[in-house]
Amino acid sequence: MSAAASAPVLVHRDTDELAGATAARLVARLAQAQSLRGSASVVLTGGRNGNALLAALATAEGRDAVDFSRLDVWWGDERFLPEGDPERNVTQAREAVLDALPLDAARVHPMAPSDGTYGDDASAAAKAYAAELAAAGAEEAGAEQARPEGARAEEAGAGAVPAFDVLLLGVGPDTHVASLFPGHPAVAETERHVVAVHNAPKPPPVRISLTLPAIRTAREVWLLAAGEDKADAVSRALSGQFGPEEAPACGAYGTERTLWLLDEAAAKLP
Ligand SMILES: O=C1O[C@H](COP(=O)(O)O)[C@@H](O)[C@H](O)[C@H]1O
Repeated sequence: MSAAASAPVLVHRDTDELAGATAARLVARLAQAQSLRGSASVVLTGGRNGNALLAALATAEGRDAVDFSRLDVWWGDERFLPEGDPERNVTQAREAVLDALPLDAARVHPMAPSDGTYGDDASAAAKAYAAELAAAGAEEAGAEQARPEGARAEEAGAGAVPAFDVLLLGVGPDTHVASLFPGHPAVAETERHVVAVHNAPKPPPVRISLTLPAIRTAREVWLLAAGEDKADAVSRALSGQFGPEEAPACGAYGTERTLWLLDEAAAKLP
């Protein structure tokens, strides 16, 4: 059975309770990470459950326990659309809560839009995000200081993804996570940390996504699903009968902890 399929499952009464409890859990986890390491990092997900969680974070009790100026914010995937498009995950996250938080803008790392520096070249945008992650990973590992002058980052062992404290993933009705869809080449990627996704079955067709190897560098991976339309996906992913290529959620797990956070409707199938 995969690590994701054998992870603890916490069931909340409904979507609101799931969002509220997860926001409180996130605050506690990030505050703890900051007390241990000085800063914290979170990888956001788009979709209904991710946005409900962010909206709940706006009013979460104890929210001020987190020093938001020492929080790195990354995204697990993005819909490759123009800047400010209402369907972009970053636009929705900003509206839900980010614009109201005292974040350090330099620590907020959205994926590029389709009308930005890389134009409509989603592969170039994915590479750029991988490079941004690699730079942060190198900094975290202290590799930047150790690197001999003139040496390329990769030669100094840099290039790793940072060890995110919490990586959030909304689980789609087809078991997709981030923009890794069942049967798509991106879900089988073993080398790259970020890829362009073309012909996605859910609109928009072009997306950018972290890959499973990048997701698995996170200390904690939290899989979120609420609503009846997610029950089948949850049941498939937790059955232990499918691999990540058929049920991508099965391939998502953290180095320290993996949690399934559900509501009763999503948890209802055996
Ligand atoms: O398109 C996306 O969908 C998934 C799942 O969203 P949901 O609305 O079914 O909960 C989400 O995790 C992903 O970030 C997003 O781009």
